[in-house]
Amino acid sequence: VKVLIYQLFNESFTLPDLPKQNGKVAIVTGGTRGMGYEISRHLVSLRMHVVIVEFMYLDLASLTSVRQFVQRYKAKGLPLHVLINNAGIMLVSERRTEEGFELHFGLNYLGHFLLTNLLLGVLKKSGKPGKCSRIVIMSSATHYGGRLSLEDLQGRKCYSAHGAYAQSKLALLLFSYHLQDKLWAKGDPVTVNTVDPGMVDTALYDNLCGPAQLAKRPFAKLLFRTPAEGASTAIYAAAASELEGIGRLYLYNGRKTESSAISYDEQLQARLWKESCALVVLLKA
Ligand SMILES: NC(=O)c1ccc[n+]([C@@H]2O[C@H](COP(=O)([O-])OP(=O)(O)OC[C@H]3O[C@@H](n4cnc5c(N)ncnc54)[C@H](O)[C@@H]3O)[C@@H](O)[C@H]2O)c1
Repeated sequence: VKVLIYQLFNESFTLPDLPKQNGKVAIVTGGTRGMGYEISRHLVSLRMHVVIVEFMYLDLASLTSVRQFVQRYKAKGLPLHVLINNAGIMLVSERRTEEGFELHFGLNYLGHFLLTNLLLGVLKKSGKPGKCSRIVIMSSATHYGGRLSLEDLQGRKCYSAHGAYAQSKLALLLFSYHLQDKLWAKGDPVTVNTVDPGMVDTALYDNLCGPAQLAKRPFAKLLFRTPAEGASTAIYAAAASELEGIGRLYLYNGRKTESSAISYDEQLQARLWKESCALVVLLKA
């Protein structure tokens, strides 16, 4: 709550001029509205070729759809220089993905976990030292309140929509740190950074209950960021020259920030990775 209140009264980051990205290709999940749309628009203005999912269909709540999307993407023979894992849902009442995972965990985290792993080969091939490919992951300040319960990742014992969303955003951070360590251990030219966009007035809040929705509207108009403002740190992470070769950061307002203590727990990162591989049946990861 402290972090969210701080963010409400904190000015948003102004994007510096970024270098043109001619010849580069990006995928932005959830690129059709909200911050994903603004990220895509800006990357296109930098002359990047941007694939937004819907023009190439991807349902992150279905691991079959994730696998089909990657197959279709690979069949195009395109390189991939930037992957922005932006799509997400929040505060949804208890529901399951196609494969039966809790929806926040399955869509926000596990779908992106599989997507990223299946695209790693293309990302590695498309980068080189001094010109690394980049993975940018949208987390959130709500991760500070998140708990990761490896024994009950699917929230079967006690479901809370807030808890499920916070857990999924914490899982994304644990994943990003562990992935960067694995890539660096092999000298692969890919960086991974995670972004907190601040509080942004988008359709993400559509699942708030009726009275909270009414109370939020005027408040959000005054204090929340616009989607373009919220998108700025992710755009910066995708294209800034000063972030070349730099990874494992949690960025807020264009600057490195500390994420929660638990997100740096390497044992937990490794256990979540192993469990996630088992859940998506990714034997070679
Ligand atoms: N808005 C905020 O205050 C805020 C704060 C912190 C983090 N975030 C994060 O930023 C990201 C973008 O959210 P936003 O605020 O722009 O919300 P939004 O609701 O406008 O956008 C979410 C996007 O995700 C896509 N999506 C939803 N379900 C999908 C599925 N099954 N498969 C593929 N795509 C799917 C939607 O089509 C949409 O394009 C989310 O990950 C969110 O958790 C938002």
